[in-house]
Amino acid sequence: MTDVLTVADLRAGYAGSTVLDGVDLSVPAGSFVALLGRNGAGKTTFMHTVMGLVKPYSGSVLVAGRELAGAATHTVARSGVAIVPQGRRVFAPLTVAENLGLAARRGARTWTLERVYELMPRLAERRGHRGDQLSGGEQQMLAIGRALLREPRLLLLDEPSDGLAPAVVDQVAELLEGLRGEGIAAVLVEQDLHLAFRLADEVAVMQKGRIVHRGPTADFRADRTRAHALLGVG
Ligand SMILES: Nc1ncnc2c1ncn2[C@@H]1O[C@H](COP(=O)(O)OP(=O)(O)OP(=O)(O)O)[C@@H](O)[C@H]1O
Repeated sequence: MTDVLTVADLRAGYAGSTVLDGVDLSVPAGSFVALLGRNGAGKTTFMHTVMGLVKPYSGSVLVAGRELAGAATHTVARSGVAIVPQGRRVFAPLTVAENLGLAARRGARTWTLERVYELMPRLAERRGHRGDQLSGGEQQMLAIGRALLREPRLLLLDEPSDGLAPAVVDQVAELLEGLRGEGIAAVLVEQDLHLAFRLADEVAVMQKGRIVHRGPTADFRADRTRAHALLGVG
């Protein structure tokens, strides 16, 4: 299977301080990779660097074979990468329809506004409501809908379950499972290990800006000692 994302020896940080210290990570097309690690390991920085929001010091970021390290965010987006940021970042004063309208692309083939509303009827019902009138789960759906309108082949999901009630996490999980069925790949940063294990084909663990483990989810899940050593849980 070809990789939708191949990151090699990626180094990045803030104002000269190094956060990503040589990250190697590949994501096969259509598969979900959970990126786990303790607070401050560099997971969000990794996503932001792939997306072009943080400029790398060095290293390679191939998206579907095209070198995009250091490219502008809109260039990365145009190559089929979309981020669902931590905290959702929906525009509070804008309605659901307006938030989605900002993301909609002319000539969209797969993900039209109608299709997003079909997939998430709750958003259709609430299309006239402002971002700040939505529940956490609805905001998360909106953030995912906005990303889908970019026609992604790769989603960068930064803690999609953050702050959501368990029943709502379940809805988001079902939604994401459906997207995996559509052939969309994802890097999933997630503190909720049940959710990560449910969704991910493989697990990668980041420690101090490096990937220290990579393997099938089932193996990682079965090895509690390793999970505990790497994450301090289990
Ligand atoms: N905008 C920024 N400016 C300076 N330092 C930052 C910035 N964002 C993150 N950092 C630092 O980079 C390091 C890695 O943070 P990052 O958010 O990437 O980790 P993380 O693994 O996503 O952790 P968390 O689960 O807490 O979000 C931390 O030491 C953090 O303080």
